[in-house]
Amino acid sequence: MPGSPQRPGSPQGSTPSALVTNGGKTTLTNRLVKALPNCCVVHQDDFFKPQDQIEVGEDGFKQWDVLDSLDMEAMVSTVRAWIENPVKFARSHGVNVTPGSREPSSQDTHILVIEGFLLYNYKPLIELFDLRYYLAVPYDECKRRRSYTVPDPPGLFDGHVWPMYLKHRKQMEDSGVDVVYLDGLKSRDELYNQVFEDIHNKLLNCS
Ligand SMILES: Nc1ncnc2c1ncn2[C@@H]1O[C@H](COP(=O)(O)OP(=O)(O)O)[C@@H](O)[C@H]1O
Ligand SMILES: O=C(O)c1ccc[n+]([C@@H]2O[C@H](COP(=O)([O-])O)[C@@H](O)[C@H]2O)c1
Repeated sequence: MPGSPQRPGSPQGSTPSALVTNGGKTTLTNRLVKALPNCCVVHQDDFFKPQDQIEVGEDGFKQWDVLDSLDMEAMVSTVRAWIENPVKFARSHGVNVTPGSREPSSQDTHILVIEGFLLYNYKPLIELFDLRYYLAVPYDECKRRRSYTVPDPPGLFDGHVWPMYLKHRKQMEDSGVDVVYLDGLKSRDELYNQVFEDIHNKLLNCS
């Protein structure tokens, strides 16, 4: 399994979970964040630009599934704020650090889970990860699972969402970025156990 280990000498590890829309990223992330020590989370969905700044393509669809629809600079700044001071970041995001009476220390292991559908196509972000996971489900399952409170306009999935997913996946693979592929057809428990164990082995056992 590729993925880069914790940076030598660093008390921290950052760990994304990813990637196809409705693949189970949020479900997996929520479980990891509850289980891992000193763990914060950044959701890429929080960095979508406002509706009126999203371009309409030649295909007539709002172009949500491209990097331009996201404020990636703000996202990277948020991740950098965590890297600079994970204890401060955790406190300002309401995360309990080092349960017990001991004062939190910068030498404790801190983990940031970064969750999103377009994490590995933006170089300034890619470089910040210690471990990279890529959660994928096949076309039929993805289409079946995709349901939002405001439903997609007719044709959006086939006309924009899935083609952009394939395009970005190819771009990522061509760029040679190391990811651990996760089979999103596995059960929620299987996925959680696989990733939790991997993080434990790579980030926690070696600290
Ligand atoms: N391993 C799984 N097996 C089957 N369904 C799942 C699994 N993980 C998540 N789901 C369901 O798929 C849908 C999308 O999950 P979600 O975690 O919101 O995906 P994402 O954050 O990738 O868009 C939800 O209805 C969720 O309950
Ligand atoms: O339709 C919208 O208003 C809208 C606004 C923001 C995001 N989205 C969708 O959100 C998807 C990414 O989020 P996720 O959690 O499903 O991976 C992406 O496929 C977009 O099409 C859709």
